[in-house]
Amino acid sequence: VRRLDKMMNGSLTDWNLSVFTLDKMTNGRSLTVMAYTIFKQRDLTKKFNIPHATLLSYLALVEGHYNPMASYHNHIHATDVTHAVHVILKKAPLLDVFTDLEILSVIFSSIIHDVDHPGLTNNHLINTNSELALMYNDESVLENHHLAVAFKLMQRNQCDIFCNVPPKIRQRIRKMTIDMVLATDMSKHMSLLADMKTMVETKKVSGTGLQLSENYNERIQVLKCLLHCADLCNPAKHLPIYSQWIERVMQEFFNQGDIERDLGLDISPMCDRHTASVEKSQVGFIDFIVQPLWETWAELVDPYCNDILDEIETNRNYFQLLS
Ligand SMILES: CC(=O)CCCOc1nc(Oc2ccc3c(c2)CO[B-]3(O)O)c(Cl)cc1C#N
Ligand SMILES: [Mg+2]
Ligand SMILES: [Zn+2]
Repeated sequence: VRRLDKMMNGSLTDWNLSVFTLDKMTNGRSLTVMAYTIFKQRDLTKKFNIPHATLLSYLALVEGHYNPMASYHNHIHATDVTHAVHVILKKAPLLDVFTDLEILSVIFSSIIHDVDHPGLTNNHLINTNSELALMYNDESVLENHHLAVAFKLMQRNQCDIFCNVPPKIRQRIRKMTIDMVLATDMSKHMSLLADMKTMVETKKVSGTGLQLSENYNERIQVLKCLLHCADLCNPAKHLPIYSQWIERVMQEFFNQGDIERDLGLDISPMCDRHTASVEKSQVGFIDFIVQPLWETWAELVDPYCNDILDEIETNRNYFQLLS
């Protein structure tokens, strides 16, 4: 327990904290421990009058509704993304930018953003006429499901963490959470990146640090990117950690490919265990998605993001050599 205490108080803001170690030390409760600790350290329980027992009940309930059978999209991924959001928010240029309400909303969003993930992609769910695709008319199927489950679980007895928050504020938290989690749908990636680049151009003109106006759309735009960056932070971690995430996501992709092969469907990209090149997939994912996203983030928010950009480049070159 002392080691856990040291980890949670000493290195919670360490970018390369191993959530795998944390999960072992907490007997598979890393999300509850991580989220509760962050709520306490940021004084969110006091600021929003959240009863501790209610917070713990809800966090344990959400953690229990992450899919343990998903090798990547299980509760440890949520722990990882929540931790990443917390660390990114501590970076100097963001320290006084967001309100307590926005901080509460983006941390809450990271906790719930993949809850009850089936370990399959939106396209797969659509192509197999799944119940989820039917429910959500093929539009951001997973992301709509994560949100619906998260808010449904809040109706359970003693699980409404916003029970003491005034209705108008509750509504604003709900709106921001919906906007941010829907923006983790990869089909929105290119438009999100384009909007961020536009913001960079306008901000460059002002030449100051990040100065956000009161405008909701401008503020939520940055919060959506923050969560999206945290969701795609694996390639920005030290190789031993990044490699474990690759192993897990490829297991999930190959499982999906096996189902598609058995159904006689076209096998999704990166999902055919017999032909996929893991190294080439990672080089492509970094070159086309992850590096451009983090590079734009660094331009917009945090010029001191170079250690993250360097890590991504180092990892990319490592897999380039192997591919
Ligand atoms: C080692 C990694 O970096 C794994 C990151 C996930 O691996 C990918 N994810 C991709 O798209 C999503 C990104 C985020 C999410 C999802 C899909 C569904 O839920 B989520 O919010 O976690 C794409 Cl297009 C490629 C890869 C690859 N490799
Ligand atoms: Mg997701
Ligand atoms: Zn995710």
